[in-house]
Parts: sequence; C-alpha cells; structure tokens
Amino acid sequence: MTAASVVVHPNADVLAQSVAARLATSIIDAQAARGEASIVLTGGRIAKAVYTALGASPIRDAIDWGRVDFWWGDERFLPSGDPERNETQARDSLLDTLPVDPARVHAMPAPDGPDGDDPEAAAARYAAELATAAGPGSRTMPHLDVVMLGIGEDAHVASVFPGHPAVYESRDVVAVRGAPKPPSTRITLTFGGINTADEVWLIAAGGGKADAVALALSGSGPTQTPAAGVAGVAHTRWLLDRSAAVALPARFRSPRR
Ligand SMILES: O=C1O[C@H](COP(=O)(O)O)[C@@H](O)[C@H](O)[C@H]1O
Repeated sequence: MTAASVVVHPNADVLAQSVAARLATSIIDAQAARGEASIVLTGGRIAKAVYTALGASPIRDAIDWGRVDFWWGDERFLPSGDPERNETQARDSLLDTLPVDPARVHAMPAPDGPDGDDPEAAAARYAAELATAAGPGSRTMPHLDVVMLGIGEDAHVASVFPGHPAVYESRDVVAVRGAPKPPSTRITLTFGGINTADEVWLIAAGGGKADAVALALSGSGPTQTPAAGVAGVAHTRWLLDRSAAVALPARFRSPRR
C-alpha cells in the first residue's frame, strides 16, 4: 500500500472546488495517457457539492466527456430516479449537464431493473459488467483512475459499514442488507474492488467526520473503521476541510492548519 497524503482546505466550499479541479485534471491526464478515463463516483453531501462545482467550472470544457467511464462505489437499492439514489444525485448535479456517452454511465442496478428486488443478483450483475469492462483475462475489475469516497460519521466508506459482512468479503461487489444508515439495502464495491484503483480519494467535510478521519489515520483496523481499509495503488488522498481535520494525528498536521 502507498503512503497517504492529507490536504486540508479552509471550508467545505473550497474543498468542493478543489476536488472538482483535481478530478478534472485527473480525467484530462488519464485521457492524455490512455485515451480515456474511468472514474468511480460516490454519494453524500460533499460529493454533490463537488459535482455541482465541476459542472459550473469552465474546466469542464477541457474534457472529452464521451471518453469517460463513470462507475459507482455504492448505491442505495432504491427505484430508478429516487432522489436518494447516488445515481440520481450525480445525474442531477453533473452528468445530465454533460455530453457523456450513456453507454459509459454504469449505474448500479435498481429494484425496478432486470433482477427486480434481488440485491444479490443486482450486485452480481454489476460485478459482471465490471469484469466485461476489464476485458479478457483473469482481471475482474477494469482500470480505474480514481475512486472517490465520502466517509460516514461511523467511518463507513461506500456502503462498507463497521462490522458488517462486507468488510470480510473477497468478492469485488456485494449486496448489503441491514445497513445502519437508511436505506438498509444497498450495493457496494468492497475493499478488494476499491483498492484496484490508481488513486483513492477520501473526501470529508464537517466536524461530524472528524473522529472517523482521525481513527482511520491512527492505525485503527478496517473491520471497525472501514475508511482505514481503502488505498489506491499509486496514491491515497485524504481531502478534508478544516472541521473534518480537527482531530488529525500530529504527523498529518502542518504548521499552517
Ligand atoms: O450513504 C452514504 O453515505 C456516505 C457519506 O454521506 P455524507 O452525506 O455523510 O457525506 C456516502 O459516501 C455513500 O456513498 C453513501 O451511500
């Protein structure tokens, strides 16, 4: 695993603008290097602010949106179009404003989808879609440039919750039942799926996230602190606002923070 870097921003608005600019640059760099980019989206409040910031930024015009694959790190297993779905949030705040290729927008299945109200079958379908994108060979995950993750107050990432079966999973994608945060049924990438990405970004704003961030960066184990269980192959970035960073371990604090 790579070393983690921590960047602290003055407030949530600046954090969102900064992550949006970083995401745009990462997509531009990936397209320059490989001809395409592959990004894993997340849900939650700071993610919505990032998508809104990117959609409003002139940098968006530097990207060939038709050559970006969008995946999701987790989804709330709710009907298509439900405002609580992470997909709906990303579409409303960003994707619907961009000339994306619909075939490259890989939403996780909904209960009104081909598998009906069967989240295990829906998770298996998503795993198969990822494996197809990975191409021939033994890989089960496609190349992922960036996985973005929010962090819960309980230190969950994607829909991997403390002590839940997903923390022990060897499959890349699983269904989650009985999640402590509504809705109780979800689909999620696991540590194994997430940790194939070049870069993993953990994005947190607000004092409610401070203890979770501090625990994850203090050597707490991933079973009880899932945010401690994710890392990018090339880089792991903690992108925080000042409130989420108040309890950072001393070695991650800079004199200016
Ligand atoms: O339920 C979820 O929560 C987390 C964090 O959301 P936030 O609003 O507290 O920032 C999110 O990252 C995850 O994707 C989502 O499904």
